[in-house]
Amino acid sequence: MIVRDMESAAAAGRKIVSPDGNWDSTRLLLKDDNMGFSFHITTIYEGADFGMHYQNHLESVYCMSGEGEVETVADGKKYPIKPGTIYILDKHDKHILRAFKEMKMACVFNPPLHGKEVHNKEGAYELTAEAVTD
Ligand SMILES: CC(=O)NCC[C@H](N)C(=O)O
Ligand SMILES: [Fe+3]
Repeated sequence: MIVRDMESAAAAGRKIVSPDGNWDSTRLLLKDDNMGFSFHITTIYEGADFGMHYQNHLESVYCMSGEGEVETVADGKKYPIKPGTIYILDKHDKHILRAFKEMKMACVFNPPLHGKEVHNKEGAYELTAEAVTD
């Protein structure tokens, strides 16, 4: 069994701060844990308004705190996000995420991230990336 905590994970280099200033993500469970998915606790900063399009991954995002909305670009539909909301990008949906208040999210990715990924110019994560070492 593996047991980790946010504080030591961040200190061990598992906390990635997005260069675009919108979020940070503590990558608690990654590809090299061989679980078949990765699990991250992500903070979306208040005022963030940015697009993503995970062409290479499936992601589910569960909101634990804060308030915002997610918009699917294909149809312009907006979905409110509050604690208890999960949004599931089952069609690799191109989406825009807005944080009206800072949001804490639990994110699961399949396939699992290696560790250091940040979005490329299409808002996706590459399938190969640098791992984080504990
Ligand atoms: C909620 C979201 O998509 N934020 C971008 C970061 C990503 N979820 C991650 O955990 O790396
Ligand atoms: Fe996302």
